[in-house]
Amino acid sequence: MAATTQNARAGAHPVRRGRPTALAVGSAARGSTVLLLGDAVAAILFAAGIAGGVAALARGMPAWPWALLMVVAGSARAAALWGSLRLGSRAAATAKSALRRTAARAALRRPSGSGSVGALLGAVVDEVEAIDGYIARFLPARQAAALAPMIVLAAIALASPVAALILLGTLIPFIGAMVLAGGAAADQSRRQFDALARLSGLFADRVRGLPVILAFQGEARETERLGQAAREVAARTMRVLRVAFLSSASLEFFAALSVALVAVYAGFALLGQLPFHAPEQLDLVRAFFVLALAPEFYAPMRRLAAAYHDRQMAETASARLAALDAAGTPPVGEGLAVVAAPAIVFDHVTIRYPGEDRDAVGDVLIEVRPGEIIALVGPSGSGKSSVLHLLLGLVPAQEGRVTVNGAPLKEIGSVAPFAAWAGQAPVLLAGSIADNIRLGRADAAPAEVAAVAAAVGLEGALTRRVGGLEERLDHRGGGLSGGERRRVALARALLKDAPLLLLDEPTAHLDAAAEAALIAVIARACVGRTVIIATHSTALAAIADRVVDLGAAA
Ligand SMILES: Nc1ncnc2c1ncn2[C@@H]1O[C@H](COP(=O)(O)OP(=O)(O)OP(=O)(O)O)[C@@H](O)[C@H]1O
Repeated sequence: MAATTQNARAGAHPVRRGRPTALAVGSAARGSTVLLLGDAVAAILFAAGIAGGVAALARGMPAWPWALLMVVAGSARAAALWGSLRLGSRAAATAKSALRRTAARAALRRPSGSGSVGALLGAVVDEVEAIDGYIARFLPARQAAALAPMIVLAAIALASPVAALILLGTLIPFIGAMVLAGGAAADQSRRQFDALARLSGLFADRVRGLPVILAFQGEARETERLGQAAREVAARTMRVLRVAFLSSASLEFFAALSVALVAVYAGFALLGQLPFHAPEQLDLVRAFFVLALAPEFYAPMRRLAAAYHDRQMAETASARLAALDAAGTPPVGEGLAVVAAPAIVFDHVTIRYPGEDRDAVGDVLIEVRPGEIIALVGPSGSGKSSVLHLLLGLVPAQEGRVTVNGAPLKEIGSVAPFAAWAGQAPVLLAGSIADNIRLGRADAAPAEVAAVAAAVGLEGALTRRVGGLEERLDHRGGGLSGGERRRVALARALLKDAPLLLLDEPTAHLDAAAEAALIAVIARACVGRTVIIATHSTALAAIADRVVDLGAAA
């Protein structure tokens, strides 16, 4: 509960986390506000142009200087509104890219298995996008709404204090309506956002799992689930629209009422038919000025009301982003420089996945010396992969301590900056085979990529393909067999010139001859590195200096 409140509060300031970003956003929003205030001043000049023109015509004098003033003031208004939107959009783009970086980093560092990919995708794409209107429109509108009406009111008061009092009098119910409407809209908008996030998360997850859905004939069931989620979004959107319609109707009512009251007062005052004694003598020029300016009193507040939905969206989204950030593990340890094979100590380490009620692996006690090759063995589920995931910061240690060259892993976050890793279920990105291998080292020359591909036994697979290394893969690695995907992941790890090598079942599902060839490659790659290999293969375990049986330890 406390966390929720904290997140909600963090949500009220979606861009405060990165200081330089916040400063850039703050100054752009201020610039945008100044332009909106400039619009209010230009509106006063425009009204003065109308009033002056009318007076000139009434006196038979040339009205063109006043017409010119109207044209200049009108153009200034258009420029101010355009500039304000431009500045706001630029500030929003800066804030969004900073937030997207933070969200993506937090998403990558989430404990393994927590949260669906679709939800993460929704966070990085949709939820960050929801900040746009808050910064581009709401922030400048809020600041301008506090000052611009007062500027307009002061100008009206100079021409007609009574008209100014009428406008002030209608302001109280207007603000009441805004508060009521805002409160109702906030709740509906949060529900709509939650439903939208659920739908996009569900959709992305189902697209990823399409082959499984088709293989198990789950199309009808999944289509129904998606349909249900879509219907929920539609229903909640309708509720948001209903509240928005009611609130804008009431706001328009008060704005129109204030202008109408000023018009009635000005009309009766000019005719001398007022049923009460007015403390001023209104003439045609001042009446025109007041009438032309009266709608401008409410314009900044209407702009604010229109942007209020943006604020609700941003608060909901940033509360979700803050929760995502909080779930991420500590920052990756860029600070720890490891250039030679490191020593790693697991000191009575217990790993438990978030939300689980039993340990994935308990009381691990391993001292890995620099340059040593350790084979982690044990039955399926004994925790071999979990130990590697712990080093990569993908899952936290429940108890015990891990150190790398004496530095606590808790502080450095992950060994990723100085480790090469080939996981059990290799993840391939959409792109060529070479692109996927080059993830290990972005500046690797084509010849190096080709050499490492050949070393891991991909040559046969490549010669069968027209495109060779440039053959395109989809995001599932479609076009490669399971064994070939594993080899691409191994090639990627070997290409990275890292002093720590972490391999998870690198020879799984290979026939004996292919396994023997790959073991020879791995043995060569192990020279001069600290290596931890999770494996079920006794042949692979045989190249290790030491075999640690996690099944026996459990
Ligand atoms: N993301 C996760 N969330 C919850 N529990 C998990 C998660 N990943 C693994 N586990 C559990 O942790 C335990 C250890 O799993 P792990 O994958 O580390 O075992 P393993 O020895 O590598 O197995 P295998 O040999 O089958 O690869 C298992 O009981 C598994 O169910």
